[in-house]
Amino acid sequence: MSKLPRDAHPQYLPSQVRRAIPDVGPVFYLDMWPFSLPILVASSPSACYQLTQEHSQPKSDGLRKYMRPVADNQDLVSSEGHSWKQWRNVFNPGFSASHLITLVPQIANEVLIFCEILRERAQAGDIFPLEEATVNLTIDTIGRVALDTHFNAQRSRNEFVAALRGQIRWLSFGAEANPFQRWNPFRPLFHWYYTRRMDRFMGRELERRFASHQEIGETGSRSKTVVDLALDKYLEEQPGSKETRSMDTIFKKIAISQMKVFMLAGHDTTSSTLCHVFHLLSGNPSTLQRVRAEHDDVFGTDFGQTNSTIIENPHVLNQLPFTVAVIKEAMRLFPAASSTRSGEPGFSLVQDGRQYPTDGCIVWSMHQAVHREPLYWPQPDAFIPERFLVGKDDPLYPVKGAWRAFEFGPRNCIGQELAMLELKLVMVMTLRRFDIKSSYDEWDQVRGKTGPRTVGGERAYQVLDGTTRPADGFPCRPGLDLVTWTTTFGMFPSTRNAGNAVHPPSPCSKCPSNPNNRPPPHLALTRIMGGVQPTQNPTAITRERYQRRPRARRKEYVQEMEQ
Ligand code: HEM
Repeated sequence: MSKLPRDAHPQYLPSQVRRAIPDVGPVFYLDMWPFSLPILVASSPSACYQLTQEHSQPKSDGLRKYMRPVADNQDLVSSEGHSWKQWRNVFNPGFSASHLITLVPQIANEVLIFCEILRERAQAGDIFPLEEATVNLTIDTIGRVALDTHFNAQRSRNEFVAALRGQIRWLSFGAEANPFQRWNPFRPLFHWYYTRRMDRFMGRELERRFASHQEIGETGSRSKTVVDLALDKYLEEQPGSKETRSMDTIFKKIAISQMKVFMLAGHDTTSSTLCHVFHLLSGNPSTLQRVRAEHDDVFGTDFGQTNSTIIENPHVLNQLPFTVAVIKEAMRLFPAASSTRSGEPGFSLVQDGRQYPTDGCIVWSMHQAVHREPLYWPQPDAFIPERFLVGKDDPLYPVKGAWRAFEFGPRNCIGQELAMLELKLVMVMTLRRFDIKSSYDEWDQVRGKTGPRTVGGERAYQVLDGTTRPADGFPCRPGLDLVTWTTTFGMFPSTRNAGNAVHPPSPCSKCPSNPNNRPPPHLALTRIMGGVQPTQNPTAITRERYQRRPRARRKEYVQEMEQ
């Protein structure tokens, strides 16, 4: 670990060991005394299968301890046995693909706000950690889908979101090396405070939703959220409770716990995956071009129409095999979560005929290590989305069970359909409009950073903060979107002829003054006009006039001229 950056996620430890000592094989023990119990690392599909599917072992004590302050282990992530089964059953319908597709318009609205923010950032021209914006987007999306609550985290400060962030900062697996961090006496106080704030907010929202749930029941007029479906299912199982006029207290208490945990488990996993998708596409222009071509094929080249096409027919999002392959490959290289389970007497993992007793161990289904294991993945560190599209005879064809980003078995991720839907939506609505440039080099020059900066040559390595996050929040520079170019530089936003056009490379030798490697306007225009250069509109905003303005006044100038 001393060879890695100080903030590198502990999940890199097993894969570092595996690479440094290949003979150790894909299943091995790590003695972590005095920081934690011994860990038995499972990094083969078969060992992970035994642990999570054949015998789904209980979640580890460390995880339960970590989650306890949030919901007293009454949540889906850390509860066990009958209670877990009952509530998973109640919440499953709300997360089904067939239900989520009905909520696409609500999610698309949140993504539109995200696009606005990208546009503003692009206009300001500065480098910024994209993760700030993606985390807020995922929080707003979960709020909409789960409860029809508009947190508006993307644009303003929200009481619940602030408390959630505070809570996450104080969570601990109890394995920290620093004793003050490990046994910080103030921790319980902060947990009590943040939990109270979150519970109060959620309680109010649930009451509001309950009132509107009854209205929907009577009129059938509005689309249902995850909580509405959960309440339906719960009431179905409670004899005589259909006519109830007030919220069932057991349901309310458990629903508050689940809501908090959906937020916790769903926001930074999806958000960091999104950042890694942008990062990988930024470094692989030909793949980016292929994704854009797929989007052009499915949605047409007039990307002003994309949103309405999706809202009219959300099922069109199921016609994006290459986009899905890109997401899966990003999740293979940067898995946002993994699974830690408890060992027990009499339960051993078997690998290559050898028994590995689990009693007294944390047993770790270690996605990062399985996903980068050369035994199962040719060129394990390369970004090759095509792996997920080739036929069985191709050497790139994935080994069964080697891709397990959402885990398999009964404790697999309940939010996987939501995460995939949101990731596809964001890609479709942003990739053709923005050139998002991964800007780590520039960031490091400005900020300076001592010690190792990469893991296996990868600068966007994952750090531990909540779950996993891209290093430094993924600093990037979004290039101005093409529609803004046209308004800003007096070109006409007709995309009808754009069929044969290609995306502009940047930087461009024709625009030496082009700031920040934005797509040069003449090439952006070529794409928009399909190669036909329009005559410059004499009354329009020109590039010269725009650039003569001080940076801080440019946006204002464009707005003024547009009016
Ligand atoms: C890219 C995004 C996501 C990834 C990679 C991911 C990954 C995972 C993994 C690996 C697990 C198994 C954890 C374990 O065994 O301890 C899990 C469980 C879970 N996830 Fe996700 N997740 C994502 C998004 C979401 C979202 C959007 C939600 C909800 C809104 C969510 C809610 C949950 C819950 C509640 C569980 C526990 C399920 C159970 O044990 O029954 N996740 N996730």
